[in-house]
Amino acid sequence: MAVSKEQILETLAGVAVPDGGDLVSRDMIRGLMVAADGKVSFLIEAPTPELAGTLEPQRAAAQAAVAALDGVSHATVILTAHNAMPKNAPQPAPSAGTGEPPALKIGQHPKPQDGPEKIKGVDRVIAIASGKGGVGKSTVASNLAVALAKQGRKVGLIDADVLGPSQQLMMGTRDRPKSDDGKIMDPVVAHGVKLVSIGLFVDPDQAVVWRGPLITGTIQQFLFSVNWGPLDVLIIDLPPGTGDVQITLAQKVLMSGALVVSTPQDVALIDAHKAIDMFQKVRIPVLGLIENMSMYVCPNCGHEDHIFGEGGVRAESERMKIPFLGEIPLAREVRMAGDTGTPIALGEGPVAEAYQRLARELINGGMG
Ligand SMILES: Nc1ncnc2c1ncn2[C@@H]1O[C@H](COP(=O)(O)OP(=O)(O)OP(=O)(O)O)[C@@H](O)[C@H]1O
Repeated sequence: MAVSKEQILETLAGVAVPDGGDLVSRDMIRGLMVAADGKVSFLIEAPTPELAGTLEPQRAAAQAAVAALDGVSHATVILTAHNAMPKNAPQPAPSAGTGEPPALKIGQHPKPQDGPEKIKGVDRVIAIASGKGGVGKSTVASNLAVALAKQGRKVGLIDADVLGPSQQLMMGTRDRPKSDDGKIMDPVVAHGVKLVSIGLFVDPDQAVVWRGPLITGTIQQFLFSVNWGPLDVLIIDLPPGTGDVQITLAQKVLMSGALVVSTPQDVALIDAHKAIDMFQKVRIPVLGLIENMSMYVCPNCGHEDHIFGEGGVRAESERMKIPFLGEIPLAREVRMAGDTGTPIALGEGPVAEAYQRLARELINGGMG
């Protein structure tokens, strides 16, 4: 018989927190999800990193207790903290540049770092960004990931759009990343790409309403508490705009650079400009601009229509002296492929070829 969320919460109410109350009375359970196959996952959100640092026994107890319930086939419990990065937290000895991963564990609170770190076993980290929402950044990220994988690269993909995850849908998987030791999780693999998204942990019908520090703590776990390696490239699908996630990345991880996606419209370009400006301020190189939804080619008569304007992104890249990496046409198949979890770049045809070209550009530029 399927287990209910109420039964799980009842069980978790039996796990006491050292400084008083229990996991439920202290309102620490987030993102509780029960899948039809009996897999259960949730986060324990401690109010402070200090408390999170002491809660590994409670996390382990919660995971064991839930796993033992009738109807539960597997339980994954992740520990995180609300105030993930306090400014005055004690700093560990710097390890940047040593090539060693930071000591960030799922089962314990990530330790604050001094500077950007390399991710163990990952050669390059590339963010896919946009200034404006809805310009197709996630679509570009998933297609570029599979196009690179098709060309023999070892590719990972992080959906860093924690408040609006879409990669689980676009990559067509509902598998849950698993962790045998409760510390490091294994990404799921979809279309030859290793993937982690919050959309694989939380109920996709429930809005994730999280405060900034919890979001940045989650991103850090996705970066440093996942068995990524060996990878040629880790692609990060950013949320739109210039917020906490972008800044966390700049501070925490050694990035090769960012690709900025824009449509040719003026409004999108103005926002793309802001995104480029932000990356320059945080010293992440902008490796190139990609124009999405460039033109519509009528499938019946072959007529090309530049619905959102023509050549805007190329002109902007020339103006800003940033490489123009290519244009992706506006095509119904792109959306349909994304909606059905089989990125268009997996197949053949003009759009798939546009993505393959983009992947080749990156590889030839030493970035893929
Ligand atoms: N080249 C394209 N042709 C047709 N539809 C596209 C194309 N690129 C993206 N889309 C569609 O546009 C919609 C928005 O795309 P997507 O979610 O990738 O944008 P985004 O910039 O990541 O959005 P968000 O701001 O929500 O993160 C999706 O329905 C997607 O399928």
